[in-house]
Amino acid sequence: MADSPLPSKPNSSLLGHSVIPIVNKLQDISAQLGANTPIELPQVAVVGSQSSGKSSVLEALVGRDFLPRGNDICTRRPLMLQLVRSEGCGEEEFGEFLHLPKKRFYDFDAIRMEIEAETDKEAGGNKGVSDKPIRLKIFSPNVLDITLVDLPGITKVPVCDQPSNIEAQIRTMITTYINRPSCLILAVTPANADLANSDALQIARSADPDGSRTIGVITKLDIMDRGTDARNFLLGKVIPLKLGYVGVVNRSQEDIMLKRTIKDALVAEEKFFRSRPVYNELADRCGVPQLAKQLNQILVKHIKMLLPGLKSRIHAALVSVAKEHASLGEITESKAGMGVLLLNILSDYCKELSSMIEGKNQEMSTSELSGGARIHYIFQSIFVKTLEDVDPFEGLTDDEVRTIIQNSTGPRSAFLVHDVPFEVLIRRQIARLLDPSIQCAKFIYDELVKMSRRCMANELQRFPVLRNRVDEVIRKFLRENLQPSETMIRHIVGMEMDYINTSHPSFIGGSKALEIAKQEVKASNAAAAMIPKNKDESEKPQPFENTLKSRGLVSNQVNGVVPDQGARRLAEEVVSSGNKSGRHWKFPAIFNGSDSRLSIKEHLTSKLINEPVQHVEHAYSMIHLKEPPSTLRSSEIHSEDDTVNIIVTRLLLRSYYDIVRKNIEDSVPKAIMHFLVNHTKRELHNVFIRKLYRDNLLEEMLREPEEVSIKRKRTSETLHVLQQAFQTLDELPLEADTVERGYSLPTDRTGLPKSPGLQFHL
Ligand SMILES: Nc1nc2c(ncn2[C@@H]2O[C@H](COP(=O)(O)OP(=O)(O)OP(=O)(O)O)[C@@H](O)[C@H]2O)c(=O)[nH]1
Repeated sequence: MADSPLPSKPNSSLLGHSVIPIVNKLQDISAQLGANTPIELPQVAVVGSQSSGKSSVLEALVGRDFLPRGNDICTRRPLMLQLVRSEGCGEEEFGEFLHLPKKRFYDFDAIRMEIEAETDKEAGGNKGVSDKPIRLKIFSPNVLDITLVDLPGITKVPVCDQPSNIEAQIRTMITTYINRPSCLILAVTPANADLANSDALQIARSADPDGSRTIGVITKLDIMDRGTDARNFLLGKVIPLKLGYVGVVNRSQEDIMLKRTIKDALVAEEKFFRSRPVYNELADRCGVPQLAKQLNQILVKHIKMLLPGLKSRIHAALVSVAKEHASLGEITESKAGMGVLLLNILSDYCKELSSMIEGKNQEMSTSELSGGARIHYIFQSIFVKTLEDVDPFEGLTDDEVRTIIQNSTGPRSAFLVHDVPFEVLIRRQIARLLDPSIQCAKFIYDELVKMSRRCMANELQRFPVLRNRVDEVIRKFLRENLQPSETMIRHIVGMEMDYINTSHPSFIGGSKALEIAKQEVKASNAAAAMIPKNKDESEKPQPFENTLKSRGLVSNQVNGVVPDQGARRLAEEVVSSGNKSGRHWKFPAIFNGSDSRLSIKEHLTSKLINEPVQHVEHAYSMIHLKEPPSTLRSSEIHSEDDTVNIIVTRLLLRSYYDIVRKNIEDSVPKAIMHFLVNHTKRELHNVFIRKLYRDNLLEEMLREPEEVSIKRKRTSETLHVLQQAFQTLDELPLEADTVERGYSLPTDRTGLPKSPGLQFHL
């Protein structure tokens, strides 16, 4: 064993003996994940300008020479140094690198050489820097458990191969460590430089503005200008820090060259403080042993503060990685295994689609409607609502109704309502219901396609070939199912058009319609008769409207029967439209004669009989009839019967249309559910098996893309590491407080550590 300067008697209740090893273990665990580790562990980062003495402080804490040191840049990669106190004073001291597992370095010069070689490997041989850390553990009975990160020193001027932005590069590297709230900052400032402008304190302050996790270390107290001292600094009077300052004296370059041991250097340091009365009262802030003690205490407190949060972060990471890992599934090599896997995937897919449709899906959205709820919305709020809002008489004028009535009566007068015009017109209106019904089926088909895509999100992602095949099969199957549902819809509408069931119990019926129509016309006639003759025609109130108001027809019964609102509205429309146009039909005409066409005939006959023949010669000339026009419109003079007929036809249409509309609103969703939705749900699994479950296709279907296997490997590693970390945290004793009990550095009457050696034990 080499020249250990720290004779020690380990004690069972060592400072930080419980928590620091746990953090060290976690550090090893998380190191396996590299830079992407979700575990942010408490650590101490050593920062300062180049050659400020950072490595010397670390070596003094370890008590061994093992770091590259010199007057130019030495630390060029972060060095994560775990000091592990080994039990028993006879224990050998050795180092272990994480990149060389199981290789023990008993020769500390070899450790230095390995650090140099590793640095050159990543950062090049010519003063370059790299942020990839080197991880080193030192096992010794003479150290306290501390984990430190030695960082490259802040430099201003690039040398050798260093890039022009070297200062920025190093500052960024330092900042990434010290910005983490879990990081304690050991800010090293040489006492022989301008303390107030210390780079270390400046950069530490930028990351820790209130100084709650920064410990100040003042090195090179031995080479300060004569007549000056660092007392005010150590007391925190210049730049206050909550965790305070410690002053140290390390070996000079000359000491190193003269191969002066650290043990000697520590003795010299102790002498130095003894010989300077100015530092006498500051025993707890002077010397490497004090630094070790304070660092350890602060670190223990810091770790205890951070551990609960760390545990819950690790737990959260564990849950999410486990979920990701599970979503990637297992790998199967055997044919039988593949077959089972494929069957499972297909049946899971079918189950998921079914539960989406039925609204039993586990991942139900709280922000929007999904799955079956969207289907219901399409049926009720789009399809049914649209049909209800549609005006069945849209585009059907009274003239058209009249024309159809006249056409259907042939050469006779239409004095009785005929059922042909009603049937012709109702068929036309029923036909209009086909398009929205077919469209409704298409909407539901689109919804099913969307749902099928959402089911793809899970395990199928692993197997692109299978995913595409599943997509193809389900789309084809849905298309196949859309067809019979469309055919059924055509049948439903066709059936409604084919047989007009005028015996339907809800149908108003001809006689009742006629009764209502006659009453309405009568009522409007009575109203028109009450209008004063001298009043200007344009100012007259609408007679039918007046009648309705005066008789309260809107809610009154007609002959003891309550006509439905639609029928009443309709009758009103027909009568008032006749009034409004003035062209079709005038109340005086109805009131003066029962049939306007008859009145004209009478008028013509009387004219022929009563008028004397004045020009006899013309009496013999040939009487010419006006040629009938190629297109004949219905007569412009309308009788009261015409009006009644129109009202009756419209009442019948409205009543029957409402029956059909309700049938369609009921049957179309049933047809879509039966032929498209439920059939897909019932048969999809069989279709999948028929189309996709083939022995010779198994391998091709279950071929994973490379990135999935890489991802599985990575998540499996992360999962393992997180599980280890979680278990490690579970080992944390409940009474972590006990770890702080009992540590005291033996001191003499002056309060300084006893010479010759430093006691790192109780
Ligand atoms: N006299 C004296 N010299 C010291 C003291 N501390 C360090 N030195 C010397 O200062 C030089 C730089 O020390 P290092 O420990 O390498 O400094 P560093 O901050 O680690 O340097 P880099 O890693 O290159 O940034 C060495 O020659 C040390 O011997 C001290 O307290 N007193």
